[in-house]
Amino acid sequence: MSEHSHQCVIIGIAGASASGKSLIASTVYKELKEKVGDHQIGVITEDCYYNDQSHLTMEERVKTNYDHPNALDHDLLCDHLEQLIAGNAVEVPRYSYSEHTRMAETTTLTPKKVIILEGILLLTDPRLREIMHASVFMDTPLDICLLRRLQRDVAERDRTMESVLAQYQKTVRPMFMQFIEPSKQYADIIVPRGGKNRIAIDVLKAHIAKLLRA
Ligand SMILES: Nc1ncnc2c1ncn2[C@@H]1O[C@H](COP(=O)(O)OP(=O)(O)O)[C@@H](O)[C@H]1O
Ligand SMILES: Nc1ccn([C@@H]2O[C@H](COP(=O)(O)O)[C@@H](O)[C@H]2O)c(=O)n1
Repeated sequence: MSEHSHQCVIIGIAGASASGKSLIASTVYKELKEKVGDHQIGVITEDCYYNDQSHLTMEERVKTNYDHPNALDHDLLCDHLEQLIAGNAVEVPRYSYSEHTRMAETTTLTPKKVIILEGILLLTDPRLREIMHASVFMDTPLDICLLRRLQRDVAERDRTMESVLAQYQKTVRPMFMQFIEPSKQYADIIVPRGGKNRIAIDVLKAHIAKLLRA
């Protein structure tokens, strides 16, 4: 990963769907924010950069392979990260999992000293690997990820149990094997078990706190 000094340092967290990326990112963010304030640290979710599909019918949208790199607008994500590093605010898209497309509203993100970026396919893209100062791979066993995804997607993402299981077999697991698992080699830190790994949370907090003091 690049070592050059930025106004804004990007820490990436990758791994399978439901491996605990969002949970560890939000835990580190919340615990550090209490000490340093939210002007110093922010979080970006790769999912916000799924392609806009507002021109497609719902029938067409459900056919998209959301676990393939082509489903994501990494050009826009890279552009936004470069803007933040250059000291400019960006309009982060908002994404609707139930509509399978971007919402009309965006979220303004001002430059921070540290941005935690989390998403399944971050480490597959050489441009993102170059932008990230350090990276983490959540190495949660796939059967645990599936159980957690099933519970989460039915409770929070407007999915049925049948649709989660069908999508898992058709795209989620095959794309993990093809793209996500091979990208683990690029991570600086491998975190087992999931988003509640207290030692991993504390290691990340200590690393980010050091960057904030620099
Ligand atoms: N170590 C853990 N123990 C129990 N539940 C967990 C753990 N890590 C994550 N979860 C839960 O699993 C689900 C998926 O985690 P999430 O952080 O959303 O995954 P991701 O962002 O990688 O898709 C969430 O409901 C989260 O609260
Ligand atoms: N319209 C969409 C968009 C994405 N997904 C699934 O989300 C997963 C990535 O998000 P995580 O928070 O779970 O990392 C990915 O595996 C996609 O299958 C979706 O189902 N529908």
